[in-house]
Amino acid sequence: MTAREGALRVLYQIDVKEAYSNIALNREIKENPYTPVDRGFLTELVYGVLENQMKLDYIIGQFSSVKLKKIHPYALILIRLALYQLLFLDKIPPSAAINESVELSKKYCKKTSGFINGVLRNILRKKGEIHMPSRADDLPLYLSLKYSHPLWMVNTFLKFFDPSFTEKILEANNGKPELYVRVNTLKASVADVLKSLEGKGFTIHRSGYIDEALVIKGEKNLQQLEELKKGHIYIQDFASMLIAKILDPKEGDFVIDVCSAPGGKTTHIAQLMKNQGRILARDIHPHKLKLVQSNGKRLGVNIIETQEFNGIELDENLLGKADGVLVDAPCSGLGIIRRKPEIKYRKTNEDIKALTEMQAKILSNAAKYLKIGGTIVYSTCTIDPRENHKVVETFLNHNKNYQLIDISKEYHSFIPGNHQEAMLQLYPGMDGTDGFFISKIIRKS
Ligand SMILES: C[S@@+](CC[C@H](N)C(=O)[O-])C[C@H]1O[C@@H](n2cnc3c(N)ncnc32)[C@H](O)[C@@H]1O
Repeated sequence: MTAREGALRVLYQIDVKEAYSNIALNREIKENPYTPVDRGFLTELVYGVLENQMKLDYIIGQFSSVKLKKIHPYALILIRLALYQLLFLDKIPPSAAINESVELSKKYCKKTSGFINGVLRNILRKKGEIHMPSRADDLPLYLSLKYSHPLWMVNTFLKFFDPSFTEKILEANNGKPELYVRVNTLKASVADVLKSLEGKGFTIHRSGYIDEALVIKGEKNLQQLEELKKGHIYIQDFASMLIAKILDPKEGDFVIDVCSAPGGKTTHIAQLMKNQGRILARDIHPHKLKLVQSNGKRLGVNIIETQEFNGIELDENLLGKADGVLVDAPCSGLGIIRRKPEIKYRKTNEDIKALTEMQAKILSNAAKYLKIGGTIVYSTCTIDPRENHKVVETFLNHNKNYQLIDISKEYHSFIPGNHQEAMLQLYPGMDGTDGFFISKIIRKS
């Protein structure tokens, strides 16, 4: 299997079967014996095409006699793959990029070889005639095609942020995310994990903000690592680690995590509680709760009880019972596009409107589970203020017995960057983290 064929198969899974990019790519790499070089090239091709898909399609549309929607799905992906190499990868000879797409078409979409060859050679010949919209004529369309984000998303960002910040976000969304792991201090010390990973040739730094957060430099596949299998580490972005730190649970607490799967934050909460107390980890999807259980087991946590429960329903049995509650709400994911570029092409503005209603309901129910003096964290991995500040502000306006805690003041020692607001909004790539929103509220009476 060549890297290009692997990329074709992964992109097909994402495009046609709606697979998640990280899962489809990991599966392809696990099931086929790629060399490290091929693995790197395969990853580059998959993410390169996904990140630039709208731009690639816009150009293909200018040179194809067939409408994009009518092109065989494999053929369209093969054209995108070759075009990405022609436009973005200097070191690849155009003939190699085109020839391998044509060759692969003979296996995956037989009758399209001539068409693929024709479109690609046409683009190669007339590269100078490619037309893109100008910034001055139409800023949203220019940004949308330059950074391959749907127009509605660019317009949403432009509504909330100024053009230069919007462009920074769009650019960051097509950038490479940092690779963080959390050391599971229930099973291993940070020093030991550092030593054993360095011994295996990894370049690792401490985050400088959170003891258990390590950042791994360079392209690395961690899936087969002993440290991961034994539960000494959990792959988790730094911003995601901030959530349990800000919830700040204590040993012996009763904590409810209402949207817990796959359990990254639940198991971090358990770690901070030193595996003492009780965590009720809920989710609407039973199959995902199995991941919470298996992650808990791997990490040596035994204080988590999982339970299928829809957060938009109120559980009368839990009213006033919890010391801490986490609502890591289902959201549009606009803060983690660098990790899952397919989010750009799947989410719609209507999705966001529906999500905000659900988020508000889940938060309002979950807050009722708090004891007086207990605290709740509401977090998301989006940068859309409608899903974030707006949800929390609306809640506070309707519930005067709850009060916002100023995160920037209380937890400044482990928040990178310069943040002044009570509710913390991190943007992708800006402070070396994903785009997360974190707010914390205390029940006063
Ligand atoms: C952002 S993810 C949670 C990630 C998790 N906290 C972690 O750190 O691993 C949101 C979760 O909410 C779940 N979910 C979606 N709708 C829900 C609902 N109505 N009630 C409870 N959980 C829901 C999803 O299945 C998903 O697992």
